[in-house]
Amino acid sequence: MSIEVRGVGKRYGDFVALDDINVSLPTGQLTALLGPSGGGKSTLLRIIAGLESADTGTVDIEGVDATTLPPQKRNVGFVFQHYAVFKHMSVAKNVAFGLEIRKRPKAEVKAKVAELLELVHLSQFAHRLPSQLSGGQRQRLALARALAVEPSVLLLDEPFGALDAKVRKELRDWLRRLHDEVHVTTVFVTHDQEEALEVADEIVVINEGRIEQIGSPDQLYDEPANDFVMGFLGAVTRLGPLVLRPHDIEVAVAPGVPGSSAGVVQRALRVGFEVRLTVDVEGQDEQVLVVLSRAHARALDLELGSKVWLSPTTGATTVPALAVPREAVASA
Ligand SMILES: Nc1ncnc2c1ncn2[C@@H]1O[C@H](COP(=O)(O)OP(=O)(O)OP(=O)(O)O)[C@@H](O)[C@H]1O
Repeated sequence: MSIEVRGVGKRYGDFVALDDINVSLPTGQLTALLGPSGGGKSTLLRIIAGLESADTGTVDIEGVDATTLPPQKRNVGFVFQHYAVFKHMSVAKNVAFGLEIRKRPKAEVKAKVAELLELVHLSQFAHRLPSQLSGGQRQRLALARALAVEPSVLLLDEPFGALDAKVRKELRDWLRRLHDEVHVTTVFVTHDQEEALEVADEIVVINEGRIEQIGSPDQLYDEPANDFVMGFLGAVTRLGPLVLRPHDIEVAVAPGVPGSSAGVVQRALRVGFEVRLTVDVEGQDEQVLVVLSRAHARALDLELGSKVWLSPTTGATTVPALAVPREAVASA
């Protein structure tokens, strides 16, 4: 294991930011720390980096107890949302900086800088200043700079957070390809479930200072540990005692499936290739959301007021609906 976090707790005054966090991250893995704002993702990342100290617990990095080591002795590289590159230095100089202060031979520095600029696709901008780069190019520069000193761990805190949606998507594909080439153990913080599902080998879902679930993107999506994880990874709706995804509901125009719930279509909204139905179901206050393909909706000949019978599709992912809101359970 490259990173072992054991029993880590952190408080700010009375506020518990992290509560008994245990997680093992294997060497070479790309891990996402995913969760809502304020859940504790950045605090955990900063504790791994050594920028913050834990009140309890330990952090091992590559078999060394790093709990009390300062950041510069942990052999970690960081990139933050607003990473401060040296504004007065060229792109190449920025990448070379960490190597030069370590007094590496000139020829080695030159070769390494060329290799890294190639890797992040910035070779043609080597002599530009950071202010002459786009936001996405600047984050790639920040990554090249962090990788230059060959860290054993790369820590990224919402590295693409400040960029627009299209550039974010490009950089996310690029990060995945970069990781496939260099295999450095990487941990990145995100609150964007699509980003985590697309890029990570493994996702750690963090909420209210606790780990809700650890698993591969498929495991989290197909076998969510609870309604929080399920709801955080995509749209959900409630049908009787179950929480499930709106596309995992079978719609029939006659009763037939045992246990199906009778209802009336209240709204049918066409969005691109899908149709979203809002259905009033007997015996349930909350309306049920159902997503169908356009072709399927057309075949059923549905309109407002149509009577329908709803049931989970075979193989639907479901979790039990809690009778009481989660917050109430947590604070009880
Ligand atoms: N220095 C501090 N002093 C007091 N409270 C803090 C401090 N740093 C963080 N917190 C609190 O700890 C909680 C966890 O913060 P953290 O930044 O780890 O959350 P996060 O999951 O990364 O959220 P975000 O995505 O918004 O950054 C928040 O409620 C935050 O207000």
